[in-house]
Amino acid sequence: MTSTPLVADGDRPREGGADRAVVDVAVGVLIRPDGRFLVTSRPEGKVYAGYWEFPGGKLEAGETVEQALRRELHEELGIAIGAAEPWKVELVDYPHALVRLNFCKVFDWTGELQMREAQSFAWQGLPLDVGPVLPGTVPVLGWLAAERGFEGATFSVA
Ligand SMILES: Nc1nc2c([nH]c(=O)n2[C@H]2C[C@H](O)[C@@H](COP(=O)(O)OP(=O)(O)OP(=O)(O)O)O2)c(=O)[nH]1
Repeated sequence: MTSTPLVADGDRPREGGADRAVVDVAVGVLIRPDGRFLVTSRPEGKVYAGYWEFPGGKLEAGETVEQALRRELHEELGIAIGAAEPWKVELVDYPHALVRLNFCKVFDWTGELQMREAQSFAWQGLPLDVGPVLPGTVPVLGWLAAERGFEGATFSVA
């Protein structure tokens, strides 16, 4: 893709455009006891359809990140999560939106995974063996790599 994710300079207007509101997104990094983590593919009809990401979605009015994550993972995957541990926040300036990704780690959930939006899922280690990866998702792989002392490419298809 030609879009370059970047850390936006505050809420500055984009070239030729009006001010863009920041869209908050809650994203869950579900980690199993064996260390593998869950990635899902974006459903048809959404921007970046078919790209792999961590599950989550936009906050609705009045929601906290944790509330939104609990709702989204129930809606999309049919699971009930326990505590969501705030981890990293990343601002990404896409052509379609300026998004603030609020990544949380989740170690506890109940229920069997159901792909309620006909997405695909994969439990992955590093490097990923699925792709392409959403631009705003790539840094997460680097953070996981740093925590795990993993060196080398974290994915093969961007
Ligand atoms: N869920 C998720 N979204 C991500 C990741 N990385 C990344 O750049 N994004 C971006 C893509 C989208 O611009 C935005 C999430 O919006 P979305 O369209 O998936 O949210 P949603 O499920 O609430 O969508 P909708 O109901 O409006 O269709 O965040 C990621 O790892 N996970």
